[in-house]
Amino acid sequence: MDAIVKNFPVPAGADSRPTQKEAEDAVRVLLRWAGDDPTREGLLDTPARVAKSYKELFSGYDLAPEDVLGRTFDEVGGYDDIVLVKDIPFFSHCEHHMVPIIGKAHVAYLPNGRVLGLSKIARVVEIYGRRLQTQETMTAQIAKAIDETLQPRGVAVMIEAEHMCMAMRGVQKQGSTTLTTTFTGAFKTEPAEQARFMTMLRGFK
Ligand SMILES: Nc1nc2c(ncn2[C@@H]2O[C@H](COP(=O)(O)OP(=O)(O)OP(=O)(O)O)[C@@H](O)[C@H]2O)c(=O)[nH]1
Ligand SMILES: [Zn+2]
Repeated sequence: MDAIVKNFPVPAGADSRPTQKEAEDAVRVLLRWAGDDPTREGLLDTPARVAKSYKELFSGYDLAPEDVLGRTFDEVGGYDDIVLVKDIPFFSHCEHHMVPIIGKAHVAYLPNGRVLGLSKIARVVEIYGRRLQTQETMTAQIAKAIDETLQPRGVAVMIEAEHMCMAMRGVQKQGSTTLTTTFTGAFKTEPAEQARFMTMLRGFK
């Protein structure tokens, strides 16, 4: 609950999580809305499964990036060049339609004496991915979390993703990719650093 309050200063919501029973009732309503019969045998356990699945798909609301990024290492032999973790796969859900966003995140930073455990970068992507999102917000949030906790010389985040709300419904364009970037510090102020990030990203496929 602390993590929810810290990241989402929205009192209505944080304090008013429905009960499991309320969540299951809501799924039954949506099943009827879709045109099916929640009392038929095949759907009897579905509300409980959906509630359980939501716990997993939206587990990012219960986690705080600061907790994950707290552990850093400073014995790196003077290494101060780009650290890039690319092709971090993620699934998120768009906040407009609650259908999947499927993509990859590429995250780089320029250390300032301290480095992060590499897995922690992927964990931050997970935390923000497992919330309702827009791609722009998620990109900015990952960059901000690393920038504020690690205070590196710069952070670069690129996300490439396909939005199922554009593929399965609505405009129905399958296979289009949306790219978003956020740069901080030297990646923002020095075009050469930004260019190096792009080269590392695209150069070794
Ligand atoms: N900027 C941005 N837009 C998104 C993202 N995910 C979904 N969208 C868009 O959110 C918009 C919502 O538009 P609305 O007109 O309010 O909703 P809609 O009638 O369902 O729109 P259509 O998808 O065009 O049918 C759509 O254009 C989606 O493509 C995202 O991550 N970032
Ligand atoms: Zn959408």
